[in-house]
Amino acid sequence: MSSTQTSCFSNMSPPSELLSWLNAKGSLTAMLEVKAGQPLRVERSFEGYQQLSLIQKQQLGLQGAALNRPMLAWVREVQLYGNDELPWVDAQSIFPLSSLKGRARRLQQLKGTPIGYVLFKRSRTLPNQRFIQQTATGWQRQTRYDWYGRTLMISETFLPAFLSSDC
Ligand SMILES: C=C(O[C@@H]1C=C(C(=O)O)C=C[C@H]1O)C(=O)O
Repeated sequence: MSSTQTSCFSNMSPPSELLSWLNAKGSLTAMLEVKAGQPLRVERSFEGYQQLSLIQKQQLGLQGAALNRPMLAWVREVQLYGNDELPWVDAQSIFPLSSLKGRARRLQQLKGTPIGYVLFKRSRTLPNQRFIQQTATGWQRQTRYDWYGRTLMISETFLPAFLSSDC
């Protein structure tokens, strides 16, 4: 599967040490585990159904009348820990219900398993569109993935502990 990726930035530039992380094509989980030298620890702060906001629907690529219709999705919010007592990444994943068919249903039963283990199991990269911006808690990448025809949106914010980790 050829991987196409487009990245665009807000009007600031990220620190150079973050660029390769913000632009990484493959699994962030895999990269974080190499950096940590151990499996990633995933702490869930929320997991369940949510009505999407207009902005979330736009981020998923919806247009026209679809933007005015209510849309329910499965949302997962986690903190990712490398080898620190503080989390390295805050992540939110949005799965429209239409994307949770077939083998994608397992994305609702992950518990502490990183999504990356499932998402990148069969291919090292996935077609995606990415937007990078600075937020109050850190530099964030928002990636809309095409996972075998299913659309899902994953936002990852790199927290201060990630930048200060020396490994
Ligand atoms: C999407 C990936 O999975 C990572 C794991 C996540 C989770 O378990 O909720 C969320 C975001 C990612 O940083 C990845 O490895 O690229």
